Amino acid sequence: MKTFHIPVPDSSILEAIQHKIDFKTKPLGALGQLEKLALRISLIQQTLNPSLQKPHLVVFAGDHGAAQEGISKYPPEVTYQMVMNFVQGGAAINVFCRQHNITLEVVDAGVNGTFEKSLPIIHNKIPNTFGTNNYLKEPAMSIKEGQKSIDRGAALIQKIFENGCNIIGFGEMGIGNTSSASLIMSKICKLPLSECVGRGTGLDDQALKTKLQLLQKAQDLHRRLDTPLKVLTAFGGFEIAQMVGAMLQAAELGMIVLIDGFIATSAYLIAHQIEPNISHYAVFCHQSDESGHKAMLDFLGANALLKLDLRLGEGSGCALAYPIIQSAVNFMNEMASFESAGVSNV
Ligand SMILES: O=C(O)c1ccc[n+]([C@@H]2O[C@H](COP(=O)([O-])O)[C@@H](O)[C@H]2O)c1
Ligand SMILES: Cc1cc2nc[nH]c2cc1C
Repeated sequence: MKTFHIPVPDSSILEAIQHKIDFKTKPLGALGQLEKLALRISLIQQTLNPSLQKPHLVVFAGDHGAAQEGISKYPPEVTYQMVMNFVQGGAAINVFCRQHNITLEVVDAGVNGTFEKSLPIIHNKIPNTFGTNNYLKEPAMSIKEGQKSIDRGAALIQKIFENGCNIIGFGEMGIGNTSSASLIMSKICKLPLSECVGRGTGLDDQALKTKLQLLQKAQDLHRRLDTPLKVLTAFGGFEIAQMVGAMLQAAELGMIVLIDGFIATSAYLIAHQIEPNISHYAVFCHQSDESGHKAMLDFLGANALLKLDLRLGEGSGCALAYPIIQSAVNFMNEMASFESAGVSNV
């Protein structure tokens, strides 16, 4: 597996950035979170004139062996079917990406099915991985598969970067993957599973209890997980593993890294354990309605830009937050200063 080296942005430009923000024609601090965003993006890009280039959203899809156990309201075939829906342009994320001119890429990271080579999909699965193993019986994947998945996720970001993209969102599709995310969360955040497990696609009270019991069994089975890679490989999935590599690579390249909901944040938890400097590049876009997401964000000391009660995934939160991020960059570039507009400052 490649080693990631993520630089801490040079803070010597900070004062100049803050000065530019403070002398825009507005009461000091009045653009609130937009100011913080503008500052972070300017710092990442080491410029007083930040820009967003060729925004991309990458949806990683993968299946889960444990999905046969009844941990989701929907059957596992939906993962494959939704990938076909993405390809045909009919999913929520297609709509939002079209609305904001974001290029959407769909990645087969380990779906239980074979896609025609000619389809506009990034065929990125490791050979013969049609979903993870059932972690109620064995690790979801081998350590080698985890490492390869991270590398594959990283490699595809390198290509997108070379095409001129400097802001990239991450989303996923995988029936059963809120369970993997909860198991990862419980381990990394050191919280009891009951605080990490939620309704996912919409389980009722009884099914939620069963999900918690099953995940407790999985946690009991995989007790000795002393590295982030072991946590990732014990619980999966392949889409989460590829997101880990993709997020790390994007940060290493100095891109703005947009994080979606509960599952994407669980990938970020692993990435952050591997290389904490990723935090300088991450923007948390939406606080999911999935019950554990707030605690996950709290653990990271993060605040999401939006809270719209979505629990969809697909990178939907990133696409919806994008115009707000654009506004932060635009005010930095286009707004008059007190001096240029002849407005009295205090
Ligand atoms: O991103 C989220 O916060 C989120 C919260 C709940 C569900 N999802 C989506 O729903 C699927 C997982 O739900 P489940 O119940 O099958 O574990 C998967 O395809 C996710 O993209 C996503
Ligand atoms: C229909 C459907 C669409 C989704 N998109 C992301 N997760 C999903 C889960 C289901 C069930």
